[in-house]
Amino acid sequence: MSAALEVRGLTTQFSTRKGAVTAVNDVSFLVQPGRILGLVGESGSGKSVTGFSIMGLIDEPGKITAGQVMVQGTDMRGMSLEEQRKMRGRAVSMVFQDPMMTLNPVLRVGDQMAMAVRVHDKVSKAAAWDRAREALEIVGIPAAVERLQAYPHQLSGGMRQRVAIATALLHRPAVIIADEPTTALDVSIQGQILAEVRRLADETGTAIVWVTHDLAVVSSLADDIAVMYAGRIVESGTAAEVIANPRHPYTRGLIDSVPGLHEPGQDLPQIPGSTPQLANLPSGCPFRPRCPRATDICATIPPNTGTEAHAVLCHHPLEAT
Ligand SMILES: Nc1ncnc2c1ncn2[C@@H]1O[C@H](COP(=O)(O)OP(=O)(O)OP(=O)(O)O)[C@@H](O)[C@H]1O
Repeated sequence: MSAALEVRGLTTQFSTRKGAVTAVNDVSFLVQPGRILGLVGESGSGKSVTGFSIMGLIDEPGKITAGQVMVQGTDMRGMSLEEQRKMRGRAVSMVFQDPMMTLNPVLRVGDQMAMAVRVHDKVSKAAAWDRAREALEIVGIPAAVERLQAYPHQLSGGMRQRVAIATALLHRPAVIIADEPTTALDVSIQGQILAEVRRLADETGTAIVWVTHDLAVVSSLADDIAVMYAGRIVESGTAAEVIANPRHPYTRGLIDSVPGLHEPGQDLPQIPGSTPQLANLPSGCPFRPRCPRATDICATIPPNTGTEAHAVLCHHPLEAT
């Protein structure tokens, strides 16, 4: 059986005044049906550009320069723009940090969701409203019939985000790309939505790529983790394995700086320095200037990723335990 999503060698560049910068650099991963991949890293590491590239939403001055995006075994990059448009929303859809990127403020929730249904499926209005109600119920919205009559401003922030997730679900896509959808919400609402998303993946078999800077979220939600740094995936594996046994010094640093994941009773260390400018990356390994384990080889030779299930892009990975 094909993976729900397989990304191979995806590379996206932007032309800037300082020349071409590679925001997504030879990124590969796969997500099986019903699994959640947490794509994590600091601001500017290339997580969102990876999500937009998968969706085919990269505009000038950006360009996907290499790679494949296979949805259920079909390469989206090999399709015409019209075919890609049909595929988006149907087989793969996206949820944004701001739900108002999805919702229209002047339409009732039910009307806009029904319109979204009818873009791809020629069903009656009543049937489309029914699909909308079902989608709201899947994401745990109580009194769904009444919510369909509401305008977005009449809903709370958490409820709006659930409606945006429900809208992404209308065509039962194989894959949802979710870009920091709970970051702006308070912790208890975030927890409820994460629980609904977990249930959604388990019950519907939708594969989810959850983009976040928050490792604590990923550790409670994701099956698998891919850690990005300066446009590359530097470590990947199952969430349990990567959190319990990080091998890249960057992942170790990220985990140590999260209060809930850090060993209690010790100071909370931060990774020194900041993410490098893509237009001015250090030679060799881009993490080298911030890395406690760097040696001469790290300045001269870029590391390669192994092919293991728990893969790490580093000359001096931490010991496997
Ligand atoms: N329109 C653009 N023009 C030029 N460079 C861009 C553009 N969009 C993104 N980039 C480059 O891509 C890098 C990665 O951006 P991206 O938004 O994917 O990071 P991120 O990891 O999602 O961070 P954040 O959590 O802050 O959104 C940016 O630091 C920037 O250098």
